[in-house]
Amino acid sequence: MAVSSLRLLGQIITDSIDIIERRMADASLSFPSLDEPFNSTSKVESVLVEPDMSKATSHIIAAAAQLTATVRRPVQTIMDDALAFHLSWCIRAAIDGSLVEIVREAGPQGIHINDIARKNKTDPLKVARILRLLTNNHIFQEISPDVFASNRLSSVLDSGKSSEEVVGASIAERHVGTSGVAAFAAMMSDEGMKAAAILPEHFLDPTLSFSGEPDETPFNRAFDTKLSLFDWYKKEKNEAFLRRFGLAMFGSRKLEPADAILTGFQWKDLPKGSTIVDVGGGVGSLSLIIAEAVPDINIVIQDGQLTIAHAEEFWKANMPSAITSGRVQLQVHDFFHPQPVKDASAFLLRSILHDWADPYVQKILKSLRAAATPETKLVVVDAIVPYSCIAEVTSAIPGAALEPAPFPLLPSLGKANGYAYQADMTMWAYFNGQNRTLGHSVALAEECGWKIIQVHRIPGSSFGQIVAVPM
Ligand SMILES: C[S@@+](CC[C@H](N)C(=O)[O-])C[C@H]1O[C@@H](n2cnc3c(N)ncnc32)[C@H](O)[C@@H]1O
Repeated sequence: MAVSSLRLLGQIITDSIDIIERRMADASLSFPSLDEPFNSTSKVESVLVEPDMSKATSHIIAAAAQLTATVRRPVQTIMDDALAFHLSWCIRAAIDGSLVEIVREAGPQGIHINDIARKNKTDPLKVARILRLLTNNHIFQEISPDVFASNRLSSVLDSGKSSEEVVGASIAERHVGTSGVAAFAAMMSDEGMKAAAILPEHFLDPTLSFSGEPDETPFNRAFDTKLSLFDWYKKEKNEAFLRRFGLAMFGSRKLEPADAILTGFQWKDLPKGSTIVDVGGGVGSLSLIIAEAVPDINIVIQDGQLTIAHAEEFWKANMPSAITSGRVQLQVHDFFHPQPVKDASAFLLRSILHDWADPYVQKILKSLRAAATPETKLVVVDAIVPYSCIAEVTSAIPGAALEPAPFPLLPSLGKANGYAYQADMTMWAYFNGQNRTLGHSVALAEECGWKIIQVHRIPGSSFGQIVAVPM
């Protein structure tokens, strides 16, 4: 008798748990409990992003989700998914309402909803409803009726500040000096969720459906503005949103291991004294990692005027010597204009191309190609959208092929790679941009004179690195 898919999926889970438990035993470690706060610097967290551990956890995530989709009554699954937006806004309510900090301060014995509500001046019954929905999704725990405590998932949203400091703080100020994860989550469930709510109308509109313009997006409709998201951010009244966006980009680094940018493309192999240009580098949070790890290269961080002003603060706080020595330069530059740096060893584009539709990406890539030397490398860091079927279109490129997923998992590994698809939709809602499949990126790069020569898939990361050279 054929083995049922339920049993095959269950077997994938138990086999993966065996792999994890063996590694934990070898390292004399215990798997982190969901009840304990997340500690990004603990040994066990670094073990969990080792390639074999990443693979095992991805298989568990993919198999558990597929098992759930298989066993659950379909109407219940569909309605649960259709109502998933409540999880999104409850996460933002927990952040902006300082529930995360108030609950953490109470310690493992937890805190009653009346005491929470007294501190943030909200309705205790609504506090309970928000926390209970989150708890039901493993974010926070309900210790006894109406008494809540932190856990592993709620702790990643924690600013680490006192509740007095964050209650009533602005949507940006509360995140200053934090990991930025909460800023990233709040932005997604604020601008992101509001814009995404309009996606179906945008998709079905006979004109807008074909638009790649950054000012004809679901965001424009949701926020009743003719400005593109970045131009909207530049308005004085939206400064807190822009500031939160910068902090969110810093937080997006947590979607990958801290040194992910160093584990794919080898910046240290560039000739000494080389210049890297971080195009649309934001405040330069990624460049900071490279600057710290590779002391003998120079970095030019380019972005819009306001962001570069924020970048000056960021570098003053994190590595002032890099600015005073001139090793790191902050440069106001519009990447749709000709690239001023003509001798770059590498152009880095992280989370840039996904902001734009193909005609705009072509402008960016062609301008970089015009400024490239024959040795210049183009390093694109973005989520690579896996095909949901087996694809051989890009198999000749080193690193491109995905490791085959065990049957009956989706070749894309389903929920384990959920971020690539969700971020893709967010890019559409914000900018008419998109995350791309590798086949799409290869075609686009070639139209602009770049040949993709290597793909780095970073274990434990939601992003891939695509390396290209001038054709
Ligand atoms: C998604 S963020 C990525 C920031 C950074 N690369 C990172 O990964 O943290 C996109 C960046 O592109 C910048 N940007 C948008 N339009 C630009 C333009 N025309 N020229 C230069 N930078 C631009 C934005 O200000 C923003 O900092």
